[in-house]
Amino acid sequence: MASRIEQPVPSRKQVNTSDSNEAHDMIAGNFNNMPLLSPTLTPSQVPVSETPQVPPKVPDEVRNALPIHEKLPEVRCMARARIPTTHGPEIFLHLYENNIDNKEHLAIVFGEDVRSKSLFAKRPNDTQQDRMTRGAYVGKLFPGRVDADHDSHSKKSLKFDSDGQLIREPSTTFMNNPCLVRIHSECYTGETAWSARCDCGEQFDEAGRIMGNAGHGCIVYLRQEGRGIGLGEKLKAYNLQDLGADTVQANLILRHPADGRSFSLATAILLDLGLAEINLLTNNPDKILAVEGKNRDVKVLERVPMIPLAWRTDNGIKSKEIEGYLSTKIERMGHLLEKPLKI
Ligand SMILES: Nc1nc2c(ncn2[C@@H]2O[C@H](COP(=O)(O)OP(=O)(O)OP(=O)(O)O)[C@@H](O)[C@H]2O)c(=O)[nH]1
Repeated sequence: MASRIEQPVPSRKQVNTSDSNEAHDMIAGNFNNMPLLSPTLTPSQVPVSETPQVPPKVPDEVRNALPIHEKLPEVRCMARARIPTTHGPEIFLHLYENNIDNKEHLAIVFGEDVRSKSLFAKRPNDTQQDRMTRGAYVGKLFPGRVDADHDSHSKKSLKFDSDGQLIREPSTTFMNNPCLVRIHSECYTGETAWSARCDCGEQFDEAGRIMGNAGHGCIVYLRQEGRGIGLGEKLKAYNLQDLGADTVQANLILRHPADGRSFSLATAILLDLGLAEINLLTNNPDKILAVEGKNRDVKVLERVPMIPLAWRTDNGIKSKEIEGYLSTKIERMGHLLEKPLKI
């Protein structure tokens, strides 16, 4: 992997738009001289005990545009493996490394014929065994298989150019449709700790269900917990929410942007997988712009709305907290969702 790219240290103005700056300053005083590493790593320098019990009013429009980088990060798929799932469809889990952070970002791929350029490219001294072990094989593995590039059971073969780069065959899986994609940010509380404060777990399951039914799709799973602020800060934000703040206010009180995420890694991962035209499952308009990037390297042809289950079925999450969470997404973050009159 290439050496890590030096990240420019953003100025405070670059990181937070003026609206959220004003909100910070209103709440926490003037912090213009505070060193800032990155939106996601900004430590809270205001102890929670010093924040007001009742959150002060912050401007209604506090959306900070998600960063769109000039240059995409470098990504490399390190390993891929088939996973049979408890829900039925098999998935191929791809693990990525990159040159901007040390996190293990993932791509969960439905369908066997989506291939990572970086994983499948021939490497110096690569053996067929090496290729099978890291997951750069066609078809399916079975005991006794010796050739990664040819599957004697399915009769599928891989082709390479003279530089050892994979030649992609037109996909049969998508049947001429763009691939269904969800770009999902990690939510330990919603996906693992059964939280009814947000719909992250439900959205993740729903994306898997839709892709399983369609027979194709890709969930890019980014390790940017709590909209980029990390789990510890998110737990503090929860306490502030219990004290009366909404999700945006809580982030601002903790001196984080309303949304500290970046989607350039998702763009780079999608390109590595050859998914340049996608139908994106999201309600978040900023995410569409961010994943398309400056040069529209990835094109979102269609947006597939993610309507909360409780709004359209008898199932789904029902809690006072989730109502507030979804209202804030609609009213403060511009999400493309229309609340039903009666839930
Ligand atoms: N700071 C903070 N983050 C939260 C809270 N609840 C959920 N999250 C995080 O919000 C993120 C959810 O992002 P996504 O569901 O991928 O995307 P989205 O921007 O909500 O848009 P959709 O694509 O429409 O779902 C995850 O990183 C969660 O950890 C909260 O109360 N505070």
